Amino acid sequence: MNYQALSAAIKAKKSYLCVGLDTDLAKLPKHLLGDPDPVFAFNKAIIDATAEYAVAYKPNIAFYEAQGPRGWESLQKTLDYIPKDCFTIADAKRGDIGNTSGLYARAFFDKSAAGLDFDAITVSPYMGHDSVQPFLDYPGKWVILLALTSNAGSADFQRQLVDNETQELYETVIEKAQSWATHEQLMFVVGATQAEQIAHVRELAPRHFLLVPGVGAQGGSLEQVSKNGLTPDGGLLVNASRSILYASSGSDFAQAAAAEAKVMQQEMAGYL
Ligand SMILES: O=C(O)c1cc(=O)[nH]c(=O)n1[C@@H]1O[C@H](COP(=O)(O)O)[C@@H](O)[C@H]1O
Repeated sequence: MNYQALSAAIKAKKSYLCVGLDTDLAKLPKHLLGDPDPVFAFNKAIIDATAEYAVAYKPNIAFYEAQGPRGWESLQKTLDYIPKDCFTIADAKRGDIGNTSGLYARAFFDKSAAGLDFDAITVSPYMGHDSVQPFLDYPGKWVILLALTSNAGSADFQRQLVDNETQELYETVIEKAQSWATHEQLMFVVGATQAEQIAHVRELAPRHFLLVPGVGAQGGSLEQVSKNGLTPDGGLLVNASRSILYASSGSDFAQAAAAEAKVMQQEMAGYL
């Protein structure tokens, strides 16, 4: 999905909600555990319940990898099930020397290789340009580069002063990466818990989409993020995982997820 289509989807659905598919076997409702593929059964019900309110889905690859071959199969079925008008993100946080990144890119972008065909992948910037370029070599696919993450450890490196103490490392990442790709192929991850920095990130990257995780379970404010980050084209994908997926642990989990997604979408509609 390209920039214009994503922007149009946000306007049509009045939503910039990304549902994070962090599907944890240990947290699934008990009645699903007898299903031959409980992870897919859960995801299918969540997608059916939330597709009206969401413009994107982000399976976190760790939750699938941890299940071995079964997990990859659940991931494949989930990706195939996501409606085609939704943006899909492999939250894999990859990045390595060029030839290795090339294989990661093939794994997540080239359907004829591993069967997966995501629109976007999350990538770590810290090995530099040649580790990111192989993902950008796929026309029409997106790199979502980690800039200022939502966790406390973001202070360890990302907030450190660099370039003769003139700016923080995450600012260097955002500035430099803009010479690698345009806003039509590159997004940045900025945690919702860093809401006060989002206005500054918006100054540094006026047109780039920001993927913003950290509302819901991590406590970030949707209002702050939206007021500081929205652009005329949308410019935001705000992710919520646990607060939607596990809104109820009972047999009404899908209805509870829909209700939670609807509350977020309606708040978003008010900011757009
Ligand atoms: O890249 C990410 O998606 C990500 C970056 C970040 O800074 N913080 C962050 O929480 N995430 C991911 O976003 C999701 C947040 O999940 P919840 O806290 O349950 O909404 C998880 O899949 C995290 O791996």
